Amino acid sequence: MIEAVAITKTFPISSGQGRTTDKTVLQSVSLTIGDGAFVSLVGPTGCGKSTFLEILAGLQAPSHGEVRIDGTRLLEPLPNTPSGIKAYRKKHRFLSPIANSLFRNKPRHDIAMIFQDYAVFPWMTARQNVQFVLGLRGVPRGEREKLARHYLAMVGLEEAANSYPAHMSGGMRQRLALARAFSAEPGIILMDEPFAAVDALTREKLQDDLVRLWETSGITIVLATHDVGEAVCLSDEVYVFSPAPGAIRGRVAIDVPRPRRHQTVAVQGLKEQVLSHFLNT
Ligand SMILES: Nc1ncnc2c1ncn2[C@@H]1O[C@H](COP(=O)(O)OP(=O)(O)OP(=O)(O)O)[C@@H](O)[C@H]1O
Repeated sequence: MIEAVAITKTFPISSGQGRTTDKTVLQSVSLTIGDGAFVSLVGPTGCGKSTFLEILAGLQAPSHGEVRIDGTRLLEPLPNTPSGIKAYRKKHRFLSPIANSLFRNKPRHDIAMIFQDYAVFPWMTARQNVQFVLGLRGVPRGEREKLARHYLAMVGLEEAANSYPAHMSGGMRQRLALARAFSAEPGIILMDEPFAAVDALTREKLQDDLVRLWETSGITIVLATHDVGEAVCLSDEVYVFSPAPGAIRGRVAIDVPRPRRHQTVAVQGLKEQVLSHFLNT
């Protein structure tokens, strides 16, 4: 289970003449996501969706609040006063909060992330990309090739196993990113606008593939998207963020059976419900 409790995030920004002020990007965001759920976060550009996903992944510390994964606290907020920093150093016995946060931010193999810009290694073939992740997972060398073939087949890339990402279409590259994420067998996959860079037809096909993979995997998925239709067609529930600083403005449960089609009356009605949270400001 993922629990985000009153997450607030501020960034220091320059206000000229060497001074900085705090910019609040997320304001007291709380939500709970059950195991195996598919949850979407929708909100206007700049409302802090990516920042929130990075905090869920433990890649950034919140300024206030905390994230718990299965009851374990992920990263505690970094202090921002000299006395707080001193106490923090003493507690963690590291040189600086930054060094400490870097140490504690080492990648968790139970959380995978997928980004809009296809986070795959360009110098490796599709098969090598998946095999690399299997290696991190500790799969013995002799089993990696067969297993890589299995994950590539799951996303329809068996024919492209020996191709490099540069020779693939955007949709194929994002399929490869999916294969990599699922091959890590994580408990949670966090997706940041994963289909924003592909055309509409490819996007619908990728959405169908993603639902199919998720239904058979039991993995929890958290998807950040601008696309309300995508959120409604894929998710069990949709959280609507306000414009910056991002706060949760509403939650819509989606109880329509899958597969869902964008044009159906039920999906249109739910899209209206999600949109009404934006408009009731
Ligand atoms: N390291 C940083 N320092 C200062 N400001 C930052 C930093 N990271 C993000 N921001 C600011 O936080 C705000 C939220 O950014 P974020 O990328 O989380 O929003 P988003 O909802 O994902 O936007 P989009 O949908 O356009 O990707 C933006 O105004 C961004 O400029």
